[in-house]
Amino acid sequence: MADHSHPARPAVLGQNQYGKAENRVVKITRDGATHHVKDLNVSVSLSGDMEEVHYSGSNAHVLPTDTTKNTVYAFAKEYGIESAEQFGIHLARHFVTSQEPIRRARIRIEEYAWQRIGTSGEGAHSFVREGRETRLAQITYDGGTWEVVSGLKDLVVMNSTDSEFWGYVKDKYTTLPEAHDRILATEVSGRWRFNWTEDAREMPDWEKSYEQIRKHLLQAFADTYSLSLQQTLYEMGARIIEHRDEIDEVRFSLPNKHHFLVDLEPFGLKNDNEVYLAADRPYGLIEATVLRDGCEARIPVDLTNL
Ligand SMILES: O=c1[nH]c(=O)c2[nH]c(=O)[nH]c2[nH]1
Repeated sequence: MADHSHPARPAVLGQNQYGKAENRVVKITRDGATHHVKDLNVSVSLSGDMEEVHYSGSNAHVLPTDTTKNTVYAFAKEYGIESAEQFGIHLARHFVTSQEPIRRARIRIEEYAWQRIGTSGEGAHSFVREGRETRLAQITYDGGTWEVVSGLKDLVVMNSTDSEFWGYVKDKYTTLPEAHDRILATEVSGRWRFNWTEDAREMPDWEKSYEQIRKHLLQAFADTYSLSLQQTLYEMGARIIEHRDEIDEVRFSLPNKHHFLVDLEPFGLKNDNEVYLAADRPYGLIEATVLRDGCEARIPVDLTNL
């Protein structure tokens, strides 16, 4: 038994807990061409017989927080993620029953919901994150001409396949492995400029235009077999220019929300493109303007200035 006596000091350890917070785990379940996604943010917090590590630094009762992180990813593979609750129960039971000093486990889970883009068949691996994006509009008038730039931000989308990245330049600092089947995810920030400039001309139907542009950019994201996020960006812009006569210019700022395959080999598990670590930073940032041929670029390069 551990020695629970505390040192002869007037300071006694009170409530304490520890663990790994915010383990971002994405589990793809492949049902033929139809993929299912579970996207969780899992925080593990353990408590129990932890006096010694605080009083003397003895780690004899400490299951490393790093191990708790690995357990989250390994369990995603071994047991799958049926529901956040079921996954949390598995984890909590595991920590409390497998480690004698751990008396209590608190697993907090946030789940991000994904909705399919399109229906079955086409779009069976393309998703938009639930929770509506923020719609944006900027109107400028100098007494003569109008400039209307609309857009959106915080529209999170993901393709769980049909994305590759290879054939890029390699120098002595390049370590990125070529990817032939990766997750492509981004949080779309986009602006589009209307060519309506005068009161004399019929105004676009602003509501319909927004819904249609949103639809086209999502559809282009879903339909593009992507060799780079740059290519996907161009396809999204081109599709808007081709389908919406009222728009002359589109600019996108697309963070590449990297998903790294987790190495499960140390646990004797094979990761068959199923379990990913969703990294938040750093992220690639891909930005470009797509113009109607012959038109001039007017949307600022830095979208935070709009
Ligand atoms: O779609 C991508 N474009 C890049 O330019 C890039 N660079 C990188 O490291 N990964 C990716 N992915």
